[in-house]
Amino acid sequence: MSQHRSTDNLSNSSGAETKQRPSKRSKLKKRRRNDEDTTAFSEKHWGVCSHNRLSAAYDYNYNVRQGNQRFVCVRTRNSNLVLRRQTRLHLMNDRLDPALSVYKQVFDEFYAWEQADTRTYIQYLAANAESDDGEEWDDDFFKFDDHLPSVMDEGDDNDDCGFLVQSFDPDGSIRDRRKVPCVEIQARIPLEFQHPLKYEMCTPDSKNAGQSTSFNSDEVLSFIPYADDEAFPLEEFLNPENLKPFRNFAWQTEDFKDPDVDVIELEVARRLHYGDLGLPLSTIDTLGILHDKVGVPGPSGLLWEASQRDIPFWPGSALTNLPTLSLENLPEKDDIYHDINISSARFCSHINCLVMNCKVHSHSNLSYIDEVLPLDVSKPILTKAGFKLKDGEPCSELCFRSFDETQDGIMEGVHWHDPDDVNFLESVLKVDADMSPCALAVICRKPCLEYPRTGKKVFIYRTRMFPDEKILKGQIIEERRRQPAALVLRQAGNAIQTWAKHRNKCQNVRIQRNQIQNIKVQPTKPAKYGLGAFATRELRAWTYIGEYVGEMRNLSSEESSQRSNILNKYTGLNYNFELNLSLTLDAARRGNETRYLNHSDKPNCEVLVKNVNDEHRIGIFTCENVNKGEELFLDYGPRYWQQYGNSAPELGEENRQDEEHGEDVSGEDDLEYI
Ligand SMILES: C[S@@+](CC[C@H](N)C(=O)[O-])C[C@H]1O[C@@H](n2cnc3c(N)ncnc32)[C@H](O)[C@@H]1O
Repeated sequence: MSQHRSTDNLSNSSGAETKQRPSKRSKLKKRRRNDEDTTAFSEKHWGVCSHNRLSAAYDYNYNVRQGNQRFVCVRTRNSNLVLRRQTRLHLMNDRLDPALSVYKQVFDEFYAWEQADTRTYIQYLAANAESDDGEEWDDDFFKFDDHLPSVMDEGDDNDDCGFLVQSFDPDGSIRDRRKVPCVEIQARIPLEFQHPLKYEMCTPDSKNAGQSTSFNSDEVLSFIPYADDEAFPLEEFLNPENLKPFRNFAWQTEDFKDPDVDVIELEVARRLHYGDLGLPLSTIDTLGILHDKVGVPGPSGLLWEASQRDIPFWPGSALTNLPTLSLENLPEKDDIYHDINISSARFCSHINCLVMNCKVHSHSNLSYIDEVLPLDVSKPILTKAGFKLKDGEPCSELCFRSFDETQDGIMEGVHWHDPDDVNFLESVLKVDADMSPCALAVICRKPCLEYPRTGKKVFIYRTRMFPDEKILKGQIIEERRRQPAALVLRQAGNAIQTWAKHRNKCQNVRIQRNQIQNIKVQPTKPAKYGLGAFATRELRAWTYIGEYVGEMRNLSSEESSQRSNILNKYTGLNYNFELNLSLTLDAARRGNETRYLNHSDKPNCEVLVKNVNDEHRIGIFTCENVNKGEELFLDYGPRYWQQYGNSAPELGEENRQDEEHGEDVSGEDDLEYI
């Protein structure tokens, strides 16, 4: 296997002029005049720069300030990632330098390990492959040059082997241009190995998804599909007629965050905290050398991000035998308002959808979905008297409703001494400024008015925060903007319960439950067009098979359909299913077993498009009795064959006859769909 394609800047490959963020040129020029030393951006991975040397990176960060500050730049050789943090020299010089050394050490360790690890894996793969006759391969057969130069001479004529890697200054000029050789491995393919269908692969999914970011942006390309196949029409894919070419790879964009950064910085934080320096997490944050805060509680920051993904185990993270840093290292912080906004953003904003992180309604082309706005800060409308009248009689002498302002008490105890208590009360009042003091007392675990001399009375605190004069001056509650879905859903709780009670009677429930039944995927016989779906038992007419799911694409999006058609033509497989006038479901990259139903003009299955909770979804049903082992077919319709440039269908009655009596599909040769 050898790599032939060059991965230089995409706009170069498309012939367009290369340019990156040409703004702030004049400032940069001025700075460059002073900038004698450019070694900070040399081939080394690491550089610590004074602010003069920051010029080349300046354009990446608009918050850069000068003066009594210094900037730290970390640049990886493999991407354009530039991290830098500003720090006040006079405040933390004594801690900054040792902390930076730790960062440098971890950084170097990580990349040394990563390269060695990748190399070992490649060797391992080759070494474990067997030759045709079952013998271990000759060592000579596997060519792997351990002593390849890390950078090839640019004048080297051997264009076929290697990548051209360019990095750019912010004004678009080329800063660095070099060839990096590729590693060539020869591997034999065992004779019995059957080449899979052309790059047949599909991510299993049980529900529709908004289109992945793979090809849906005219700006950015996540990866080059079929990059190792010269037969793939790459130029056409990158620059389809009448469409804009991609500008960049996803990892060349400014907001791309290299996933290695979290891994490195987690280890840096661990060593800074538990190592010799013993820095508290909050101090690490003030040093400003990490990309993300490490000491912030709540669902954000480095530790939280790390808890949401698998962090690879690498030797550096086990070297020092220090305890592991985790979310448990963080102080708890109660902020109800913040928590609601964070979790609401994860709820689908579609009122009928109860799915967290829903992929369907986040589809940007669905115009009926609004952006999820943060909860409005609640405005008070109740005066002190309004409170007292609101919920009936005083419960006791010490009830806030008995409270008389003319007597003692009002002036005392308004100040709470614990700032956490105050913050928490305030965050609750941001959600509901007119919450009854009884409820506040329960939530905040403070008395509403009882124990007058303890000074922790939520009623008094609230009325101090929002004095009557403010409310009487006409602080009228504004019409709420859109509420976060979580709240709307709670309010809609009754409706949901009613729905739940009747759900067994609902016609759409089988689609909602999303079960795939009674089919098995295996090669068709004769194997004319790849895989097909076969009945695993006898099925009566109108048995539900499953829901056809895939990525939703807007039919009017010329961009993505044109690119998608190029891929379909190349693979010879087309998984588009038109859902309605505006959307198509494409199961090419994600889907379930139903994507394998082939076409026949005498089909034994039919589709019913159902409106399920305000969405069109495709249910597949048998339309006649089907024998066990019989292949299941749909009629794709004439538009399918005309529209997507497919060749004419090959299958008609003929193949159905072959399967008429069915056969056992439980044999060992069956392909399981995973
Ligand atoms: C939805 S896929 C069906 C599953 C496909 N056989 C597989 O292995 O993934 C549709 C593709 O299958 C092939 N196909 C299905 N029915 C066919 C037929 N009757 N004649 C020719 N090709 C067919 C075509 O390549 C078509 O683009």
